[in-house]
Amino acid sequence: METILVVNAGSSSVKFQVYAIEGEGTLRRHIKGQIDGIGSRPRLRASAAGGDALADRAYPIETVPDVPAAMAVAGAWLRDELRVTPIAVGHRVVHGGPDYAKPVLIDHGVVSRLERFVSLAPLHQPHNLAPIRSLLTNFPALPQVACFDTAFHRTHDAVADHYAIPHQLHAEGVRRYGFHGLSYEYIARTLPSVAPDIAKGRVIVAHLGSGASMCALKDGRSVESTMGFTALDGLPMGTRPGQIDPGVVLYLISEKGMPAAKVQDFLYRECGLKGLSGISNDMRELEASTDPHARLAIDCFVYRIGLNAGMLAAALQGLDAFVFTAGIGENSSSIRARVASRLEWLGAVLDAGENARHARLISEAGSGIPVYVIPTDEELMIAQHTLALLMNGQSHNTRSERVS
Ligand SMILES: Nc1ncnc2c1ncn2[C@@H]1O[C@H](COP(=O)(O)OP(=O)(O)O)[C@@H](O)[C@H]1O
Ligand SMILES: CC(=O)OP(=O)(O)O
Ligand SMILES: [Mg+2]
Repeated sequence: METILVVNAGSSSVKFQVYAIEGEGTLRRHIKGQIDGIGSRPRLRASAAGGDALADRAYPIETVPDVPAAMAVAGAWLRDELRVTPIAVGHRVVHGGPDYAKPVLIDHGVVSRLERFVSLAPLHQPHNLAPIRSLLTNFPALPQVACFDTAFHRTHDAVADHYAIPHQLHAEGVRRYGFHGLSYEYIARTLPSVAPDIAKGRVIVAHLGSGASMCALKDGRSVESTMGFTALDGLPMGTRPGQIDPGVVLYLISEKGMPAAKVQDFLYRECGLKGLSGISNDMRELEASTDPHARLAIDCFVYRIGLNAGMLAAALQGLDAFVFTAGIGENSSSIRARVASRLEWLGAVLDAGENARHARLISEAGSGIPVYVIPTDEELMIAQHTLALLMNGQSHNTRSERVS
């Protein structure tokens, strides 16, 4: 059986899937797994295509302290226990910069170009590139494909892409890229079957995971995102502050004497839910806590999602539907209920029962706009792009894929 391995290193998780390539270039999911809870309670879970569990192992935080350690555990499990020997590997690469508007076959030149963006995505890019480099060295003939979080947002108008700074910096690449694009691409491709009447309309998608952002979709294309030049902007996240007055950064430098590396570490690793709560970056732990700081962290998260929904509704000049996705958006009915109550002015009214059972459509029949929960599948997008590049030397998705 010929397979494609897909690797998706996020800020609190390493997700992977193995797809069998069937006749006429269709894909069938073979294995799906992840190590999540990195930084809190690391746990490897994986299942076979039919849903049978293949692994469920908890690790002490000292054994899997970070993303590279999780990557090593997942790699060893796939290689040594499952004997996975793919004919190609597709990778999520968070930052594609100004040059990459679509997935690309990887060679040494591509890797060097992507290394320039390590400082713009320090929680992700090094961990996205490390396995690519290692495979290039050890298996130089193995095709590898890089799929970018930034690519889906390249349809933004110039006004959405520009910061109000001198043009030279924009020309150099200082732009509002937006991230989580593979997730939004999956939602955009799924909407026509889930909700054909609104798929061409104005939709806000809230990707609420360890990293969190929101995207304004119009006719299935990204027109605006809450993230920008880096994945620091927008919503508060597990360990990132989201939107922050640049004056705070200047204060850290001039008044607290922080060198650039310390500021970077602070903004990427010490803020967000973790900084606000002083307890954890993991929403599950905050929801289980009675500490007032945990409550404040959740309050700020919900409040900012509401504010950003207003901004994106303005970008879209109205709203036809709202979609929740990613770890928190798919699993926390209480966060969804609290966010939805901040969207009432936009017409959203949840059905409490449907929300509690994580239904696909969670709004009431009489709601002014439908509200959906759509589990994302960044790995499927990566597998499709990888297969398309393998077969045609270019990435497109007109082929009908069958995925179980
Ligand atoms: N049942 C749940 N209830 C609340 N939050 C959850 C639940 N399951 C997962 N999460 C949260 O989802 C987040 C991780 O989401 P995920 O999309 O996997 O992140 P990433 O890909 O950025 O690592 C964590 O904050 C985790 O606590
Ligand atoms: C870009 C980003 O924040 O990704 P993740 O949510 O997977 O950490
Ligand atoms: Mg993620």
